[in-house]
Amino acid sequence: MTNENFVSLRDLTLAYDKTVAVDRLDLDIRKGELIALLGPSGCGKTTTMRAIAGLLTPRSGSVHIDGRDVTRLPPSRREVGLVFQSYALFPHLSVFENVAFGLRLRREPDLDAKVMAGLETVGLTDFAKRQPADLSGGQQQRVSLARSLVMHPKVLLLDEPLSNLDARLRLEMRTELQRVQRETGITMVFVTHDQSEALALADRIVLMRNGAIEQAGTAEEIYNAPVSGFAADFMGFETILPNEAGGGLAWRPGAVVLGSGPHHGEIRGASFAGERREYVLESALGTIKADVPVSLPRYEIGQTIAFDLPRETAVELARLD
Ligand SMILES: Nc1ncnc2c1ncn2[C@@H]1O[C@H](COP(=O)(O)OP(=O)(O)OP(=O)(O)O)[C@@H](O)[C@H]1O
Repeated sequence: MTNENFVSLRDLTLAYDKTVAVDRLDLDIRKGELIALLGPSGCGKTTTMRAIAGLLTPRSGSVHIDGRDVTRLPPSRREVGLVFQSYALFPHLSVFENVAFGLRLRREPDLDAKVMAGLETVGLTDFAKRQPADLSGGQQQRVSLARSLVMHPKVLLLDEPLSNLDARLRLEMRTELQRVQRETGITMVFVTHDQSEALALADRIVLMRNGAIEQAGTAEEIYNAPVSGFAADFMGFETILPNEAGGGLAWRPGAVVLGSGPHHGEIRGASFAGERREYVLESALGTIKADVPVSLPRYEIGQTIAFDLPRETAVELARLD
């Protein structure tokens, strides 16, 4: 084991009865890395995470954590922490007691100091005596994070940890998670179906599709150079067309030129989005989505206009599908 494969999934096949949810997956996670498992509903993100946690025994393949084969070990012996979207706090226990719970079971010394250090990491020292019901969703999520962190897990697994929070809190918790990760240096794997969340948070994104890895790379790599139509679509390229080489070309809405060019399309949708106006066009090439600065001339629904899909603003895709 090196720091490069602190967590190592090898040839992992995970199934529920007859449904193969994850098919021969290989993934190495570095020590201290923040990884996002990203993908549409049903692609196998949660299943992969459950296998790391030990909540699901693989049909074949192995899971190693910190050099140890944990494939057959129960969750309690893997030294992993879990944070779910439902905070799963004990409602009748104070914040302090919720965080202390696992430490008490382990009969750890210096309980008070450890719990308070955990609460300090998530900025909740003043809330130790409160009941979970008297906290906001974001604060409850922090308690849940502190409860896991005080156990010093080797890996912290987070399943859609921000999806129950409103938009403002979600942004706040993103920053919070990044800070905690930087300060503690803990290896984190979080599951999300939200590409903007993955882009904002993760050191590396693992984009999954139908139980396999479609593409893995840094946010910039996947955002700027998706390998397939699927990856491009997930990263916000709205117009994807075949190229001559059997692959594809993809344009973001802002890369489409409206008002001039060799193609024509009818405006079917127009909406104001602050700095930009978004249009949907029907054309011989298919549906085109474009957005342009509001300072440019405005088009009306039903109008037919010229447009261009410049080759130089397109991203080349190795595969169209
Ligand atoms: N308990 C289960 N029993 C049977 N099939 C399941 C079970 N849990 C998941 N599956 C199936 O396994 C596949 C992967 O599911 P998984 O929950 O890992 O996807 P996901 O990417 O996490 O999706 P979501 O974002 O909706 O949670 C899906 O086809 C799903 O229907």
